[in-house]
Amino acid sequence: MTNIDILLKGTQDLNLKLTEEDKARFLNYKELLKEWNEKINITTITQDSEIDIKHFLDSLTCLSLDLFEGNKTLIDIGTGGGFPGIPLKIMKDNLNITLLDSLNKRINFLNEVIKVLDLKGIKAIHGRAEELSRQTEYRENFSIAISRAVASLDTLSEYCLPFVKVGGHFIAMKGPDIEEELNSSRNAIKLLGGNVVETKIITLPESDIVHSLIVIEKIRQTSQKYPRGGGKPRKNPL
Ligand SMILES: C[S@@+](CC[C@H](N)C(=O)[O-])C[C@H]1O[C@@H](n2cnc3c(N)ncnc32)[C@H](O)[C@@H]1O
Repeated sequence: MTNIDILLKGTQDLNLKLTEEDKARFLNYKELLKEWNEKINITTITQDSEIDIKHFLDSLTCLSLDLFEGNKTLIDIGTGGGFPGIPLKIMKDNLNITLLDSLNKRINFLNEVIKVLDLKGIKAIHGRAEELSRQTEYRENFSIAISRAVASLDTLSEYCLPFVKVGGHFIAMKGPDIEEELNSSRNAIKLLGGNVVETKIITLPESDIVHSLIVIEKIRQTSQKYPRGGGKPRKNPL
């Protein structure tokens, strides 16, 4: 098998079709990820098949949601090595994407990926979610905020919902057991102007790994009180 075969099979399972340009981009991305990972810590997932399944295909499972048509703006909060934002950009050119991370060395890596893959309509910015969403340029300015592996849902809601326009959505990419996390986050989601509209359980293609997508609609503006400063969203979730 070449080192992209799992991705090719998995995208078929997800009903996605990769063009030659998409394939070349995923291959280049994987090579850059492995190369940079030797210098700076980006991911513990380094085997080809694992990168395909746990990074690329996992990111692409979001496209099974009915939210990605038309010209949408999306912010990926705590994107790390670019997940899910870069795979989404490769497959959906109509998305205008902002990748956000608090570690600058990861932003340097993402800028290199954007340049080498020649991606347009995507930028990587360095900052903390809870500070950036206070700036007018970013506050309630995105159709979609998405995040994977960053914080528990209550904390994550305070990081993400202030970025979303009323009528837009916050997608939390989570593991298999979400009931308890969802229940303990209901208050935070409500206070921040959100409403859970869908939870989708997904088995990742070419594996038996089960993940969930929690979709929260922004139904009201977020009060200016949020997000709180001083590390409160993490230390003392709503
Ligand atoms: C475990 S990594 C996950 C990266 C990527 N989303 C993934 O799933 O592979 C968490 C990332 O979130 C970033 N992060 C944590 N807290 C943040 C915050 N408050 N604002 C912005 N980025 C944050 C970290 O720097 C790190 O790169």
